[in-house]
Amino acid sequence: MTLLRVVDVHKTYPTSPPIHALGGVDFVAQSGERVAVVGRSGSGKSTFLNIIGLLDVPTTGSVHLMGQDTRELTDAGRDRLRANSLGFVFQENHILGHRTVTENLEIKLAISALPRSSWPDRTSEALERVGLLHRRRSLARLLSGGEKQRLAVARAVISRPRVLLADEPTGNLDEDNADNILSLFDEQAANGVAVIVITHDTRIARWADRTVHLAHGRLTEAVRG
Ligand SMILES: Nc1ncnc2c1ncn2[C@@H]1O[C@H](COP(=O)(O)OP(=O)(O)OP(=O)(O)O)[C@@H](O)[C@H]1O
Repeated sequence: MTLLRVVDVHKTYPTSPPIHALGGVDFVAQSGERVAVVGRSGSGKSTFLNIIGLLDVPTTGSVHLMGQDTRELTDAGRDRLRANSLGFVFQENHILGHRTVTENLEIKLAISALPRSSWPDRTSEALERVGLLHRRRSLARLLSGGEKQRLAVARAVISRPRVLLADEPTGNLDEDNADNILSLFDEQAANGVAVIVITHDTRIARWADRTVHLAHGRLTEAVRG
């Protein structure tokens, strides 16, 4: 099942002179697929992620998420679709250190407008999945780097997104902790989530089912040798 479809997306930043960050990108992600997006600095990876994450809009072209042409949505509709269908994991995990582990998850549940009655089960389930249930009352700043990133994964998946977007999710982690994160992504893919990871890490590129390359704003599919 196709979850995400990008059709001939161009993105031009109106600087002087204008910067053509994306120049006609086509991309499809299916349910259960693990995709790595690689490319040099400045090739347009963040621009691509922002557009498929509904954080920015293309100059021309279209993004379809779960069959919905996102051009037809109001800002509020786009926010709702983002909150309910997408999960994000960043290299800088944006965990709120002065809040507890549980509170970090509840903030996401509130944004996703999930009923409060569902919060205890959702948080327990998500923390169990990432091995942090025993730390649920800890202040998040007391977690190790690997634990914080696992909490970031729990926060990304707690609303049960259909597409998980990650930007260098293992960039700050040692190999064992990186493997933990990839295993959590595997579980998501096995449950039908499309997992899209932007990375410089060749290990992630090997882990993925397929790798796409961004160069000069164009996307090409890598052929496996
Ligand atoms: N908001 C913006 N305004 C103007 N130019 C921008 C903006 N964001 C990105 N760019 C430019 O668009 C091009 C693509 O940038 P982008 O950040 O998408 O690349 P990237 O592949 O993510 O790079 P990196 O790996 O270094 O993060 C670059 O030339 C960049 O300078």
